[in-house]
Amino acid sequence: MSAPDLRIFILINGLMALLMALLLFFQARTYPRSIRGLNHWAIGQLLAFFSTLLFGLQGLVQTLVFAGMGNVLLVLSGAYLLVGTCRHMDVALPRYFVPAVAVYAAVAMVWLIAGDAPYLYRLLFICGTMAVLFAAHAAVVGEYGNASLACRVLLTVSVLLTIVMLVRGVTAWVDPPASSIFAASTIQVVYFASFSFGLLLLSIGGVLMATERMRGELEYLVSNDSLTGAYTRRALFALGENEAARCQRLGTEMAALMMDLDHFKNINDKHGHHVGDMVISDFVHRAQTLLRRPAILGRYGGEEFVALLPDTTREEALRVAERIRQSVTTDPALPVCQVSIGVATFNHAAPDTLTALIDRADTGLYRAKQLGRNRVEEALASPSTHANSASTSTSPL
Ligand SMILES: Nc1nc2c(ncn2[C@@H]2O[C@H](COP(=O)(O)OP(=O)(O)OP(=O)(O)O)[C@@H](O)[C@H]2O)c(=O)[nH]1
Repeated sequence: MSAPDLRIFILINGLMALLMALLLFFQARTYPRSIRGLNHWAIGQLLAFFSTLLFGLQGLVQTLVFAGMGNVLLVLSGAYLLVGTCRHMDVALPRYFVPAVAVYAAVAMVWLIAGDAPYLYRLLFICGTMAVLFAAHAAVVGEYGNASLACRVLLTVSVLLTIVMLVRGVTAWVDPPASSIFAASTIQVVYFASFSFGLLLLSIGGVLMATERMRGELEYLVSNDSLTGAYTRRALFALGENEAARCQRLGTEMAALMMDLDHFKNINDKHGHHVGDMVISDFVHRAQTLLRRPAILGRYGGEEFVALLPDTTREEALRVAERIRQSVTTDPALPVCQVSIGVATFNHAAPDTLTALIDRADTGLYRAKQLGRNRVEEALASPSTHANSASTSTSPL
């Protein structure tokens, strides 16, 4: 069987790198700016493509051009892929990282080629340098990545590429290769195949990671209120139904707090809508810090919020509500805004629904407003009207 033509093989892999670069550039243009790293991954693939073009010119141009520039571009492609991953994961790299890598690779190449060093030394240089870059890549993904499929792909491929480079370096040292990168030997074919395939998989991992991040951001936008970060009404009910079913199954208690900022219209009128927005955000932030997992805080209406407290007794719920009522803003730039809270707990005596629970908390809130605001009022557990709702109240101190 004749040995495969490595020149064609390398050029085909270069074309695949070009296609990946175009895909990544396209993603970078269409995805939100918050999804970072795509441009750097694309540049990494583009540089890999140009390096294959230069390698393909062996025999047609001087060694300094095809081997020197080709290898420098290859090292830079590894550096850009690492920068892309660091940017995507918000890991800081020195600003001079890429220029430093470029200078290092260029000096090494000029030195090796001007000194007429054999191909073995260029190969050892590339294997060593790329092994370090891929190992750094694996370290970043391992340290800062999550358990998603994309991160696992990226980590596995980075580790495998590090191993490929190290193995190729060691085998080249033990059994020095012929003078040309295109002199086909089994080990050289395996090395090219795994390196090119690995580089491609790295970018696929990047694409997957960006897509996962995009999905996460969309999910957040759908389920979280943009002003406060609290759950939207839809998400509140979806999550709440699950917790309610779990509590009903286990026979544990569950409470709902319906909270409404007092005289909020006056704050808007007096200080402006922008300050009103900040007051709402500040309130949610304070409430979040007073709630413990697995509590669910959602925005029910304009300045009306619901907190669902699974596995929480009536007494605990009243205590939490009172702490929220008593907490005041720590921001001196914001006007003080008080809150009225209605509290209700699950009625285990009769089948209850989440909607019924929230309705009863609303009844408590109605009463709190009626009784002068800035207070916590509890609704009775039975399906109620405003008239029969209150059993306990906590007045302002
Ligand atoms: N700044 C700001 N204002 C909002 C937002 N959502 C609702 N509001 C305002 O909140 C105010 C609610 O007014 P009302 O329903 O009369 O209630 P209130 O003034 O708080 O009076 P009580 O609830 O009876 O104590 C309205 O003026 C809404 O425009 C928001 O996201 N930002």
